[in-house]
Amino acid sequence: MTTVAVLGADGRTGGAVVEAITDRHDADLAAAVDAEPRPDAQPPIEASDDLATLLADRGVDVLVDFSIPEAIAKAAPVCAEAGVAIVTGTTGLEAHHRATLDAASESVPVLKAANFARGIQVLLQTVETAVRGLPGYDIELTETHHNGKRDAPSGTAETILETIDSERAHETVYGREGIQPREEDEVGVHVRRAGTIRGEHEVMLADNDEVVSLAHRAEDRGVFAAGALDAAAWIDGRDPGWYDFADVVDVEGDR
Ligand SMILES: NC(=O)C1=CN([C@@H]2O[C@H](COP(=O)(O)OP(=O)(O)OC[C@H]3O[C@@H](n4cnc5c(N)ncnc54)[C@H](OP(=O)(O)O)[C@@H]3O)[C@@H](O)[C@H]2O)C=CC1
Ligand SMILES: O=C(O)C1=N[C@H](C(=O)O)C[C@H](O)C1
Repeated sequence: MTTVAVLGADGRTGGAVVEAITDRHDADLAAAVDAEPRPDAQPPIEASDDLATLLADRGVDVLVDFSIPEAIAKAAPVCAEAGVAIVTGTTGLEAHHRATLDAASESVPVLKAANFARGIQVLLQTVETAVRGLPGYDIELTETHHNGKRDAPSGTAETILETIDSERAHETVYGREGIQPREEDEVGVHVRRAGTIRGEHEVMLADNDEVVSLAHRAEDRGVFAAGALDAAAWIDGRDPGWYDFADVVDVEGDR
């Protein structure tokens, strides 16, 4: 049994993790932590200002984080000191935020993923195959999220761009405006924010009078919660270092 603390527990995704833990046989909730806890929250949510004490007192094995970059950057050294593994889904990190996770990974296992939906692992693999198999096809990437999302483009879009880059060097162009004809080596990135959409990503490859469209749509935040808790159970007891959600999900179907 993996003992989990959730950072950002009063948020959209952290809340889904707290909800999902109840049904798990491999994880239990030691602490639900957020910046400004609501007094009436059930289960109770505790303030994140003394995370060190919470982690130590509750015997936490893994911190599962869906908060903001500043919060996980602050929590990372606390986890390292306490010997608590980190599973983080927070996106929009800048280099100085990542550096704190890098430092923590010297002492504890750290798993960071921009998207804990299992289907995204298959999408990434499929995109890699498509870009390799269709040289010269124009590539455009569109992501759509709810109107409360802070960062753009999404972390998943950035991961998809890295996957494209591994097969084909390109120039990323964020939206287009005015007279801006498409260059041959461009990948266009388009961001939409509306309503309550959980998360959609589409990669389009077009040339040769044909269009290939590869898409993923999350329909419920439960998919992110389930993936993050799978990662928490998987990382518990591992050696210090960096891990990826691809290490947890076997897209070849061996599990
Ligand atoms: N990897 C994945 O699969 C997924 C990643 N995400 C990412 O997770 C992050 C959170 O998204 P979402 O749930 O929509 O965002 P929300 O804004 O709904 O939740 C974030 C929560 O973190 C809280 N928070 C802010 N500062 C701190 C702090 N110092 N300590 C503890 N908690 C804090 C916020 O509190 P307050 O509101 O009071 O500021 C809020 O409750 C984003 O970066 C998003 O991109 C989201 C879904 C899936
Ligand atoms: O903020 C969200 O909601 C999501 N964020 C992640 C991202 O930035 O890619 C993953 C998912 O799409 C939902």
